[in-house]
Amino acid sequence: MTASIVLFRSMANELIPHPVRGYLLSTFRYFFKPRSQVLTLVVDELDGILRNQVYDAAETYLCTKISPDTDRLKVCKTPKEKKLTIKLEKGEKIVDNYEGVELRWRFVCAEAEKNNPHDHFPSRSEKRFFELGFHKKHKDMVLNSYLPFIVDRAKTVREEHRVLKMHTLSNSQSYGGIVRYWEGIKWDSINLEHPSTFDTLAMEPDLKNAVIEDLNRFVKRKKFYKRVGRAWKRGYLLYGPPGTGKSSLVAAMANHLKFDVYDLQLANVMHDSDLRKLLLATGNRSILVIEDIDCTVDLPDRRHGDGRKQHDHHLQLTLSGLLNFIDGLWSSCGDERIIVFTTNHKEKLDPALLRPGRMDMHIHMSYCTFHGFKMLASNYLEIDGYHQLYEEIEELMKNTEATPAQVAEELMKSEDADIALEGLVKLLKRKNFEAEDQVDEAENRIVTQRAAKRQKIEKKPKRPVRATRRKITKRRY
Ligand SMILES: Nc1ncnc2c1ncn2[C@@H]1O[C@H](COP(=O)(O)OP(=O)(O)OP(=O)(O)O)[C@@H](O)[C@H]1O
Ligand SMILES: [Mg+2]
Repeated sequence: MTASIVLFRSMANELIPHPVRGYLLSTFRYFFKPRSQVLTLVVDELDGILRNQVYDAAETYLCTKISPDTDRLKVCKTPKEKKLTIKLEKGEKIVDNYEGVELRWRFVCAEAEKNNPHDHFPSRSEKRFFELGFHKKHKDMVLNSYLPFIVDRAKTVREEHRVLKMHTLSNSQSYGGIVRYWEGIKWDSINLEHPSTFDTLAMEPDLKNAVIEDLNRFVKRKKFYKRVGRAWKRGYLLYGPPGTGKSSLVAAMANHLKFDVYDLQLANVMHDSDLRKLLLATGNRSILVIEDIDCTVDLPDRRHGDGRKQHDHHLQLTLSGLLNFIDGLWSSCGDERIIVFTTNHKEKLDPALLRPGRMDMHIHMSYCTFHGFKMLASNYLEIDGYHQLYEEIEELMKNTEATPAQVAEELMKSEDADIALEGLVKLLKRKNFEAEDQVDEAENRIVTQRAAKRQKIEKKPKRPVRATRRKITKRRY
């Protein structure tokens, strides 16, 4: 029998052509192989020339699922990143559980096929992909629910690890041989590491909650803005005396939303055309800040703008140009934009800026209240409950205008709560006296002015001529 099989095999090898043999064998195997219950999805790194979003999401997501059984991991960090990035090493496996279903991931690095005409990265020598294995009956759940969940989750993780950027204006030049080209004004970025958050900001709790709710509602309402045909942007006007936390609030907003900040110093921008270019170069999910709008630059407003423009050819920046551009084209070119104007003098602002609908929320940053002080004390001195000086401070604060910046400065002077709070009491008392002195002075001034007026009137010679004239006129009547 063995001899017959060997003879039959060699005859078959001789007589049946190679491709036909392969086909027969695979059909034979197909019918007799035990049926596998496992479906494997292959998630390639690239989709044509574009990156595969599912691959990137899986890479980020799986880093959060590393189990103690994992043997090998890759670690990297670029200078601008705050944290280490952990990635899977070749061949590593991870088991995930989603809604009670077991999902087996494997990271594969295979050698790329050489001379592949469809390969757009010929220098890349390896092909990377994930294999996701699970029971066939869960195919729909994985495609419709699990993979979209991973894409969403990865987005959130990336947002958490994102390094915020602060963009400021710079004049750029480039060299072409010996010649220097003027490229104009453009954005330069550095990492935004402002530690201010809503937790550290001393503000009235109602106002603070209103701002946080407004921001949260804004980022959630993409569909709403689309439905009502409005650009997805929101404007805030922060006003109040210096040192009341306007810039800190902007930083807190950026940290809360994980938005980049663009600090637009209008004094450095000369023309409307430059301004347009700069605004169009801002990214999505960002806050555009224009600080001290009342005094950064003497913007010719609508009332006398055109007249000034004719005289001064250098200054071709107008407030109406800025506002129209922000309301119109700029906001239609991007998503999730926030614009913040800050000012110390709301009353000096151009009415165009204050008209309803232009700035969605006007936020008044006021002097430090007792509530604000308690917050600063708990942050700076870690006083959580009560302190014997609180009553005195509360009383003093009712009549004193101290900014949170001044209070914070006092609280920083000593680590000892008693010493720091005594310093604050002194400051508040001093301010109180100064205020009283000022009131007294003002009152004195008024009294002396009145007295002087009275004296003047008394000293004035009587005017008989006029009197007679009046008499005469009277008589005439
Ligand atoms: N409301 C606040 N809560 C906590 N800290 C504050 C607050 N206001 C001011 N500070 C402290 O004072 C410093 C200065 O505040 P900030 O620069 O935010 O004031 P500002 O209102 O922007 O002033 P300006 O009008 O001069 O620009 C901040 O670094 C912060 O430490
Ligand atoms: Mg400021």
